[in-house]
Amino acid sequence: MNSSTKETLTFETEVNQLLKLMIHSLYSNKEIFLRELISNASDACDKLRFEALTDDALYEGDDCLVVDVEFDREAGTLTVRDNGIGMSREEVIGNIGTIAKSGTREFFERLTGDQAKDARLIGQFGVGFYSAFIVAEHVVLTTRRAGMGAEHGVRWESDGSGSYTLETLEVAPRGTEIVLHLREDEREDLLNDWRLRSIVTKYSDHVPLPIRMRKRDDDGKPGEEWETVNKASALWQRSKSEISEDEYKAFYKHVAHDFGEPLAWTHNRVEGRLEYTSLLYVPAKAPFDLWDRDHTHGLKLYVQRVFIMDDAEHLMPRYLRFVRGVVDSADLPLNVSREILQDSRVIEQIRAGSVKKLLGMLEDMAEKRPEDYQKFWNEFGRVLKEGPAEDFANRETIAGLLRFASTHTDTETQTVSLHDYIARMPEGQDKIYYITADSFMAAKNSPHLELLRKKGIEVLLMYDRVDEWLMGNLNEFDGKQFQSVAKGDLDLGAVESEEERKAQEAVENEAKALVERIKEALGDKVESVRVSHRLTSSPACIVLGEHDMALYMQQLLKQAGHEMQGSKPVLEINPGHPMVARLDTESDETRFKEWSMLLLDQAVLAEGGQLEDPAGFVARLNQLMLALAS
Ligand SMILES: Nc1ncnc2c1ncn2[C@@H]1O[C@H](COP(=O)(O)OP(=O)(O)OP(=O)(O)O)[C@@H](O)[C@H]1O
Repeated sequence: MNSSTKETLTFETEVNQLLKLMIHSLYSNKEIFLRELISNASDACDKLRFEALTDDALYEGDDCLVVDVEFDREAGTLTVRDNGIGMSREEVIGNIGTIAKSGTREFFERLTGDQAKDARLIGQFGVGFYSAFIVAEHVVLTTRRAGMGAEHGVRWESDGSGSYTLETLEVAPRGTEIVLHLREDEREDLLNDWRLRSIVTKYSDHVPLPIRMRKRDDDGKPGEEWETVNKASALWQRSKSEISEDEYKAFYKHVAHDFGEPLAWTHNRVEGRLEYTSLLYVPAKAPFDLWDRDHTHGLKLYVQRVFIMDDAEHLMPRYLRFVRGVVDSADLPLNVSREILQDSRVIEQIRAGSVKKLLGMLEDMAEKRPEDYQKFWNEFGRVLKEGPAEDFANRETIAGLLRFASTHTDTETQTVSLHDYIARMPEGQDKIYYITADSFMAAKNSPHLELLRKKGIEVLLMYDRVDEWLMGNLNEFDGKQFQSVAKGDLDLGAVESEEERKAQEAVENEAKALVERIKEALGDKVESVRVSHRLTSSPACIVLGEHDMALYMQQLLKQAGHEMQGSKPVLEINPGHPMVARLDTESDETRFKEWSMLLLDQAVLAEGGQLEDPAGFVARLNQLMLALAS
């Protein structure tokens, strides 16, 4: 190897931070470094196999892909070597000196300094290659990209503190070799044949690629021959009964690049017209990039055990983007491209089948393991709520999986299913009532709930951003229509007696003149004014049109620069409220107008809307308080 052009580069600040943290937090779990390096090596082999499908020359005559692990006690080194795709100089710089990951900033913000918590966060974030520094004081990575000449070899070296060196040199073998110079105190423990073999089988048994170590003679001296240490079979191709829970879990960690355990999985072989195997996992924790629209790392697609690609959008709809795992098809051509996948009938059917399996698994979990389902919901519920809009065919099933907060529990945790709600509906109720707001408190304390609370009618309290969108796409469930209690007429159907209706009419007739007066005073600020049916203790509230967007959402969209032309609100008044009764007796027209404005403005505020003239509101309020004080 002839070396040339050696340069020193500095790590991104984040890398430095991450390294320090990682060494500190993950030390108690240090052996995972080997799993991470083997995972990367196996991914690199997968990539080569895929690229070689269209360019056989990339194999350079050697298509037997392996990962070798060896150690040298005298030198104090441990080496992981693969003959996969390798990296060019640019790739090394791009992949190894930076954290090209979304959610990085958020990740650092969430660190707490508490070792156990941080270790979990770091695990979720994924440490990959850097985990080498948990046990090594110096790391040398030597690599050559498949298909490039030997002179394009690259060597990356670092002691993990601030900088690394990079040089171009001649490297004959294709692939990547990582030599860890272990810290003095790690050598005794890790430079041990038996110990390394047991780590490999513990974490990487299921990697579908031979992981080899040198054969040793009776004295423990390494020879020239290699032997495969792991099972090296594609786990998903084995029959379910032969796979233990631990194996499923270990495989999850490998495919999902996750330190944590999966919450649930479903493993299926489909035979018949279409032949494929799927192994789908639901993680226990949401990844950092769950909200990133471009995030990949969904399911891995294999064709007859050959890795084809990491694919997020074709095999799972976006609302199930948290699903991890493998789909292996026997019906796709090996040279399948993204373009072909886009309108492949086979993919469409696999996707439909996998979605069904997954939703079925979630239903099952909800029924048999409600505590786990609650965990799932807390992590991924907001994503699942995108479902009804995206997946028309499974709308009812998804709706059955939704969980909400409601006036039944009056707590923020979303535990109420639509089935629960319907089961509790009193006789005569034929609608599912809900309210959307921008926070749980705003929903819970909304004046729109007053009458319903009094009558003991449950209302779903929705406060996630996505809820307005969800409800725009969900009209009914189990034959029952949804109705927002803050929009349109509140129709209580048979829950209301004839007497109550009559009494309401009488109140309306009595307040006619007052309603007219207020309407006049407010002019074009409102669509109309009417007597409320839903208030018991508040003086007034705003009601939107059946199809209008909630005020807080209108506000949000306005802030984001959208032109909003929402219709004007309807002001509903409660003639039984002392303040409204007092207003009725006000003879001074100017005062009457000011009070009416106050009534409208406070109702807008209670609804999460913003006032057009906040200073005017404050001035009016102050005047009123002064008047009361004098
Ligand atoms: N043995 C290897 N051969 C080829 N490329 C590699 C190898 N090891 C790492 N890389 C490249 O470096 C990148 C970064 O690796 P790293 O392990 O830090 O993160 P990752 O594997 O992308 O994600 P994760 O954190 O989920 O493990 C990889 O995506 C890959 O492109």
